[in-house]
Amino acid sequence: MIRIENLSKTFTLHNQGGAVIPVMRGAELAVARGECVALTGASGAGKSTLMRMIYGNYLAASGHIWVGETDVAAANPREILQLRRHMLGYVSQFLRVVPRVPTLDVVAEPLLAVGTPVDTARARAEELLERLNIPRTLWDLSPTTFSGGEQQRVNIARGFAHDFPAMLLDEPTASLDATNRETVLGLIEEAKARGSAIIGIFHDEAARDRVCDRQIDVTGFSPQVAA
Ligand SMILES: Nc1ncnc2c1ncn2[C@@H]1O[C@H](COP(=O)(O)OP(=O)(O)OP(=O)(O)O)[C@@H](O)[C@H]1O
Repeated sequence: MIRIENLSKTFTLHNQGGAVIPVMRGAELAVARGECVALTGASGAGKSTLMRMIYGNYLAASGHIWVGETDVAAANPREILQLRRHMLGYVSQFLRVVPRVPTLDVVAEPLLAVGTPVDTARARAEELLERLNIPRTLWDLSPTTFSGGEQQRVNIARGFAHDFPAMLLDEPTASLDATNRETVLGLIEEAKARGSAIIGIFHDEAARDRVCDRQIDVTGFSPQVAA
């Protein structure tokens, strides 16, 4: 479902005399349906950079990033938006709050965007908010004023609302209490069982060992190692 072929990345530092920094060379990775792969490697090894490239936030210098039938490395912005709507989910640690939109609508929105009937979308959003212990009294309020932990859980609910065939998870269990962490691990296992191909960054080793089938150390993709 996700296939990375001979992928390279350089950063050009325009504010530092146009210095060109190679950060990745010849990266190869394949993730099948129903499989979860953890990206590992020391801080600065390139885990976040690789995730941002797969999501289409960072341009590749060369190579291919196949998500289903789309090569993200060659896709235009419209194709990337389509891919994000239907195929590729991303759960970051932080909610980008849309002002004045009630929590229930924030969570239901990815389902409405793919044409799910309103009642079905709202029912799924309610189920997720309940499982993630967001009190019912908050559902009609915008999450703007929620605590950090509440916002993180709303973000997770939104990220798991639609059954994406491929998902990127950036520290999905970071700073959650034991009960909510357990719920999130359950959501990841359910997504795998539905056939989602998942790539994640997990500093929580126990969580990584439980839900991931393999680990890939991105240090192996650094230009020094690949050269
Ligand atoms: N926008 C950018 N411009 C220039 N260099 C960048 C940029 N983003 C990342 N880098 C560099 O790319 C390398 C990889 O960074 P990245 O954030 O991907 O590492 P990481 O493995 O995710 O680290 P951490 O575990 O600390 O989050 C680092 O040397 C970093 O300085």
